[in-house]
Amino acid sequence: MTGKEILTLDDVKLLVNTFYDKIRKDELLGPIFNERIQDRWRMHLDKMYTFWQTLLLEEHTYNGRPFPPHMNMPIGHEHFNHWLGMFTATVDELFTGDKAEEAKWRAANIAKMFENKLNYFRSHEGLSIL
Ligand code: HEM
Repeated sequence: MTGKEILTLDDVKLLVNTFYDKIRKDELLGPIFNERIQDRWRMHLDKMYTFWQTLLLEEHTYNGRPFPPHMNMPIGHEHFNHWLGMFTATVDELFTGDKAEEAKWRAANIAKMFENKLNYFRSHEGLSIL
């Protein structure tokens, strides 16, 4: 499908909303997200707009720490692969161009880094991430 470029905050919101709509209904990842987020989806989506706005539009609205909340989740290679497959498919379904490519590239790198960090901390029990 021929999409448009990711240029504005509204584009970022469309990407994030479409992705998490799918995530919430996904058999593998839906229960993990819903269990953790419960009734805080509005807050999560608002935070994810700022995360991707900061990465893709260079408008620095996110100043959190992305990794720590993932520390104690029951996730591994299969989950990250699936997350990335869904993210990539959502970008391709809606967008084209440089920022769309960058979004997929950054997502893949961060997913890999999260997975590596989780593996590291799991094999070095007792280490603090702080
Ligand atoms: C299987 C993979 C993943 C799962 C199950 C997952 C799940 C979650 C959940 C449930 C939260 C909300 C935590 C809370 O508010 O208590 C969260 C936060 C977040 N996730 Fe993920 N995530 C995954 C992968 C990723 C990846 C690959 C990225 C980046 C590309 C990412 C970026 C973030 C960010 C930025 C936050 C907000 C952190 C903050 O509080 O500042 N996640 N994730």
